[in-house]
Amino acid sequence: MTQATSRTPDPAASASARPLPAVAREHRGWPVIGRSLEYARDPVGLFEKQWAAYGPVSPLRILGDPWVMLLGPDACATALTNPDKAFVNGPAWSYLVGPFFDRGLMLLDGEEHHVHRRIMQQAFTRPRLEGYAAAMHAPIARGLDAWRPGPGFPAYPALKELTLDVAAEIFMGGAESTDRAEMARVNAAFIDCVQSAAALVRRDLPGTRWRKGLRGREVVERFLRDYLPSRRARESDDLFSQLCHVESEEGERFSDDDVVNHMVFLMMAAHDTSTITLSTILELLGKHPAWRERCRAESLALGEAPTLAELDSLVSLDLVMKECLRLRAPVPVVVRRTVKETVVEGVRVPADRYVIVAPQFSHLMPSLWSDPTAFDPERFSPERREDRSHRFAWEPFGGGVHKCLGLFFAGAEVKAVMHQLLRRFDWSVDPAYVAPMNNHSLPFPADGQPVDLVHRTA
Ligand code: HEM
Repeated sequence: MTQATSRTPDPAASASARPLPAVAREHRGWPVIGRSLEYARDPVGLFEKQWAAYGPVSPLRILGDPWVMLLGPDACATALTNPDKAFVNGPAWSYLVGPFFDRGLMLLDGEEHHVHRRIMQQAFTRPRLEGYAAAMHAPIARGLDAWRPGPGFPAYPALKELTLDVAAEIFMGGAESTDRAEMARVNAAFIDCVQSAAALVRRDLPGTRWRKGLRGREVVERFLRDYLPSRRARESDDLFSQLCHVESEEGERFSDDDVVNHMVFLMMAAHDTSTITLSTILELLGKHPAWRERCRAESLALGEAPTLAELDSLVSLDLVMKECLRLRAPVPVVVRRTVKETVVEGVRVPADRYVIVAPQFSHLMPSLWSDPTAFDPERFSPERREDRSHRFAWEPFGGGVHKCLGLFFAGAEVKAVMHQLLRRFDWSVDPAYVAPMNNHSLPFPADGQPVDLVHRTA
């Protein structure tokens, strides 16, 4: 069993470290874009090639820049725990997600990040999560009422709409002075922000996705600013109002700009990630009826609107969720930038490099998991705990100071949706089906994830 170490780099280690190898001719990829399309086509295939050719620390070219890829739990641990403060988030994530999620928590660094995280944590305490969980059931039920089951039901877009409705309720507390058409416009603007992060042309030029994203951010920002005074005036249970009112133990609070920036980022951080997790669960439970029945039996034993503690008691669903996050991590890679030279796994990583940290690769390493590509939720059971093979074997929520702040929120939302789905519907997916994944941004099934869905009572 290997363990992540928290190394403090010493000058002797740096002197004895190997230089980062040059990119071999056969790994240069296409002119200008380098290997970005290869990543989009098959990220795991690219990780495997890099690992085979160079090991845990490898060079690659993406969109004209030299990048470094970190693979395996030890290399990922070094970047995420960041013992010598060589890695920063802001410049790396803003390169990828552009100005659309400017000053979101994940894009802040150092002391500023620390202060903002300390304040935001207050919006994710256990009592607050209990409130959010209680408020989820009604919008989930309303959303599922509108589902029209049938063969080949496109689960992904339906789940996406459902999680947007849940977010409108939990994040916004509803949007009392916005009609449905206006809300649809805001949702579309928000989706433009998310999609433009993957644009190849990254300039504000007419007709580009980038420009659409910039306009989208303006629409979302205006929408939030319109509601800000009412959320400041009265404390309510939604996340928006909470961000207006939370205070760290040291008495720090968010300014109006902070609240807007954090809201835009949180909507992005929460939305696609939960939707992807749900659609993977639907696919894999659809292929594995015994697990579907096991999860359903636990949900039928509870009422329609379980508390957070009751959602926690859905142990089979918890195992399934963990296994789905392992097999298809909604955030397969995170990015960093080096601000000084550092050493990772005995290799010198130069300053001013973009770095890809790839938890998804660790999730599939045969040295950490038995039969890693098989769907086997029991591997997370107390008797087996394969995720303990290494502290960073399973890291769908990242690690270190930027570890996902919404992981318990995400768990509650995913379980609350699955709970109602299992009680109302049955579904199946052909075991031979392979989801055609689109990896240009976060991974999602390009065919809409068809499942054969029926009402359970039918
Ligand atoms: C299954 C769902 C989710 C997954 C897989 C996920 C994954 C991640 C990952 C990998 C990071 C670390 C990024 C980095 O190290 O650069 C992160 C950060 C973050 N996530 Fe999540 N996330 C999920 C859901 C959510 C939800 C529902 C929320 C909020 C309600 C949320 C809020 C955040 C925030 C605020 C950060 C930034 C933390 C910081 O920089 O201090 N996430 N998430």
